[in-house]
Amino acid sequence: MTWDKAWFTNLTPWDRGAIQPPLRELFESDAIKLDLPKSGRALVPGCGRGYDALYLASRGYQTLGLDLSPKAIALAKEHQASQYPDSLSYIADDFFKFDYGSPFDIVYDWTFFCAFPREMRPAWGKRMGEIVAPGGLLIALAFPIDGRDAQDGPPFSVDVGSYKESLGEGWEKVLDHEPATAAEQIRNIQRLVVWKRAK
Ligand SMILES: C[S@@+](CC[C@H](N)C(=O)[O-])C[C@H]1O[C@@H](n2cnc3c(N)ncnc32)[C@H](O)[C@@H]1O
Repeated sequence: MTWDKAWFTNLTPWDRGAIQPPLRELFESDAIKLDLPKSGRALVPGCGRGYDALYLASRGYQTLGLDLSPKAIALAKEHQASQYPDSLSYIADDFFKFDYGSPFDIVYDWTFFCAFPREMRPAWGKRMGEIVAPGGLLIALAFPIDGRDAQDGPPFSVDVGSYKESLGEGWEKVLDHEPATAAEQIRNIQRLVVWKRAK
């Protein structure tokens, strides 16, 4: 099934109806000491209904939510019609091909990396290297860290190392955190990790 068809037929088990609490934890918990940019450009690739994009826009980032599925983007716009801030925009396009114009200070990956089979991971890493600004952050809520067979997905099983391996050189891991706020049923299979791109 294509991604668009999944959104059309409402076969979207990953859609939890809200942002994942660990993203909020990163920005709002005093327990995490990480220097986050106060403003700038943010991207949520594979944004789905856009809960995370809306959250980042509400924190003051000029935010783009991008998804390959036109239906997902239509749902994101519809869902947020009453609270759509000027700082938020959406586009239906391909993460690997879209011309973003200028790089991002923050890119947030939740259930995007795990949507791709292993052979596509180097392309994901190369693209991140092109679109995250020097000194910018890639925030990943790594999931599902469950040790399943490599061919079994999506979601394809990940570990923190698989993100690093795909990113290659030029990134520093600045946070590797076990979220205190993760939903109970997935608490043991996710980790909040932030990489900073070298200047
Ligand atoms: C597992 S879903 C996660 C959606 C969203 N992050 C959420 O949690 O609700 C993966 C999303 O990535 C999108 N996607 C897949 N390949 C893509 C690509 N090449 N460019 C942009 N989006 C893509 C799909 O349409 C789908 O909405």
